[in-house]
Amino acid sequence: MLKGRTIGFIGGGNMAEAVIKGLLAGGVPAGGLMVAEPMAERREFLRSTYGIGTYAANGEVAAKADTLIMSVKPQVFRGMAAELGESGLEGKLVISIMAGIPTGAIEEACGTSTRVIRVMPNTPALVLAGASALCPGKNATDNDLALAREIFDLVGTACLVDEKLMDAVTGLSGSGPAYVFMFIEALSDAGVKNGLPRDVATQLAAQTVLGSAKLLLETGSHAAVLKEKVTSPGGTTIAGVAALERDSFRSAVIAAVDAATARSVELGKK
Ligand SMILES: NC(=O)C1=CN([C@@H]2O[C@H](COP(=O)(O)OP(=O)(O)OC[C@H]3O[C@@H](n4cnc5c(N)ncnc54)[C@H](O)[C@@H]3O)[C@@H](O)[C@H]2O)C=CC1
Ligand SMILES: O=C(O)[C@@H]1CCC=N1
Repeated sequence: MLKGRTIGFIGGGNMAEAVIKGLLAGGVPAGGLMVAEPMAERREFLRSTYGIGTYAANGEVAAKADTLIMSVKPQVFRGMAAELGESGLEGKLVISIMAGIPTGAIEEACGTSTRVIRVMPNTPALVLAGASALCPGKNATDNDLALAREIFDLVGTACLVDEKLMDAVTGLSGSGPAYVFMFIEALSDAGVKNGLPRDVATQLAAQTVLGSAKLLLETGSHAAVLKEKVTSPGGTTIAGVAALERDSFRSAVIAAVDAATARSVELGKK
């Protein structure tokens, strides 16, 4: 499905880079990828690091690519689309990774017949371990959806959800890496507080998160069952678990996802 396609990114920031790196690692030729990015230094970095075509003008990429990945901030999208104009986007498949912006708003900005797929990936795509969810706009075909799935499966795993759930996906897995990094940082700090060298503490913390996630995904067990297996009666773990409960750990995580989900809804309204 990806063979022979030209994929153009509008906006060459962190998330675009993650997807580009994943696509190249997945065997997509550099000649089939291009980026429009206003910052000269960033263009030079992307060109020299990944060997892809880079352009200052969005219109050049829109003209050359058959599939456009909208990877600018949601706040700049409407102005950017107005500048490109509907004629600049005619016949293109538009894949959006922008937080919050509904497919209907993208169709409105790009032309009401535009084929749109909305995706929410996350930064672990950079190491081919991303978690993405996607949904089609009203004009997207099964082929468009299959192509988008192929792209985001190459950089991790991709699942299909109803559009009404995309804000929740954004609050959970889109923003989630930040919560996990805060948790790893806190574990590492705690290790250092208790005498471990920083590098050892960070290695143990990160591998514990990675290994626990792998164990859950590979066994298909419920998190509570796996937690119970670590927790010996009268042992060390229950002392730690009780401290987390006292300080409302789970409640804090739920509040974080709620806040990020609400922010995604807000971004869609601007
Ligand atoms: N960073 C993340 O973890 C995730 C981000 N996203 C979404 O991806 C999109 C990009 O986010 P990041 O890569 O983090 O942001 P970023 O700030 O790293 O990248 C945005 C890029 O767009 C460029 N840009 C600004 N105005 C432009 C214009 N008019 N035309 C073309 N390019 C322009 C900027 O110079 C910058 O390089 C956002 O919509 C965000 O909601 C989605 C999932 C995860
Ligand atoms: O913070 C943000 O708005 C973006 C969307 C999901 C992750 N980062």
